[in-house]
Amino acid sequence: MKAVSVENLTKKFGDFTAVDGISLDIPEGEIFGLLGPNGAGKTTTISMLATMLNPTSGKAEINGHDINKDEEGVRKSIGIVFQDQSLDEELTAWENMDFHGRLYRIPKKIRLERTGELLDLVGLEDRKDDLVKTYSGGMRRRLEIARGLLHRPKVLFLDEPTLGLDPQTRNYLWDYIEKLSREMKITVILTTHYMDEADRLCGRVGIIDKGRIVALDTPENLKKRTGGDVITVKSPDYSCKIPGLNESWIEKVESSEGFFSIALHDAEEHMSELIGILIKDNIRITSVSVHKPTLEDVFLHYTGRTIRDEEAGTKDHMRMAYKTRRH
Ligand SMILES: Nc1ncnc2c1ncn2[C@@H]1O[C@H](COP(=O)(O)OP(=O)(O)OP(=O)(O)O)[C@@H](O)[C@H]1O
Repeated sequence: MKAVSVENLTKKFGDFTAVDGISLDIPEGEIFGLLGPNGAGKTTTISMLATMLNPTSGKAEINGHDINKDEEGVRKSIGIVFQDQSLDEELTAWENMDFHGRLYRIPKKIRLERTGELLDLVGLEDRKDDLVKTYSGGMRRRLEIARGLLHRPKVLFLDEPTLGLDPQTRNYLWDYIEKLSREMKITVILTTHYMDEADRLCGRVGIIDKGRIVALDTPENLKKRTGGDVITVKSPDYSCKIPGLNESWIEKVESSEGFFSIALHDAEEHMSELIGILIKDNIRITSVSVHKPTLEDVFLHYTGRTIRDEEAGTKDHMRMAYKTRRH
């Protein structure tokens, strides 16, 4: 069954089109990643799907509920963890969960049961009675996710779930997100600036640029489609011709100051044959390295830009500074 179905979804702000006719289907239980440069339209798309923003045109259904006609149905079906924290720092984790459960009018017995289960799922059971202000950034994020799941949503929106967290905490969070998609069959839609995050977590990714989806597939297929592997051979003989490099599996050979770059598919499979050819043609080898295409390469291919860590870093910094000022 489709958890999310989007048809020609469009949002204009005055003359400016922020989201430009997006269509996509997401099956139940998938972790779907929405990637795109700053201002590409990710947050606007999610906000429309979460009924926080009215579309200018187009349709979408979440868990069978139409976002234009059945806001209530949609809201009951979704959990949202957005970038800005909304936890009450002066309450404990348990109290934050309980408050949220009351808002959703979840009966007491079920509320208590689920709160225990979810705090356990995100590894906060033993800290449940501590005030949130004593929590680390990663613990807060985990609590926000647990809280977003309290009313058993079918679809969970995670807007940059690991923004500003250290690598180890990001890894923990990825494990939790995978666990809840696997164990609770929740469909997750996440936006991220971190390509490794999308690669590790997402069944499929949609790359969005200037309000349009420019590529949509599994990370594996996107990488395959973008280009093959590149073997770089460092050699003092880089200016020599290599007559043996005319095999059909070799796509391109280039040489520049100090090394050869050999583009091909399935580098590992052909590595020993390739080295054999180089040796036979008397090419001295200083070192060999293999570059497999990454989602970063895919992103560059489709958007003409890189999502550099600095970019995410600057954003982290700005958001963190903003948050600090607000409290
Ligand atoms: N309320 C608004 N009024 C006018 N323009 C808006 C409004 N909200 C968003 N935009 C514009 O729409 C475009 C898409 O913004 P959106 O926040 O969806 O991008 P994003 O992909 O989430 O970017 P980021 O990664 O920086 O969060 C941007 O050019 C933004 O300036």
